[in-house]
Amino acid sequence: MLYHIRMDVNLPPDLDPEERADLLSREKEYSQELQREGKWPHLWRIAGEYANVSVVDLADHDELHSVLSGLPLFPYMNIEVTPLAVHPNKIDG
Ligand SMILES: O=C(O)CC1=CCC(=O)O1
Repeated sequence: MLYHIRMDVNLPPDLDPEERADLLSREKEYSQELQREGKWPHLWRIAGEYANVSVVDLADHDELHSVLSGLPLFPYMNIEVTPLAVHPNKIDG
């Protein structure tokens, strides 16, 4: 199943710099592993914002929740999920 996701990151300005660096490093490792597995085919920065739009390809809502709640930045993000269905006018290929 495909899901369109918007993630807005809201890190506290007074977050300890070492903790911030560790969080960002773990976020990168976590998302890049999912990208290598083909589960996170699109990850785009929204220009001018500390936010991204993504498309993930996961088995079901339970895997989606597991992936999102496992993000190291999960406690610091607002996340909006839009499930995607096939458009009837889409040509194959
Ligand atoms: O948009 C961000 O910086 C947060 C994020 C989600 C996955 C990732 O690698 O970074």
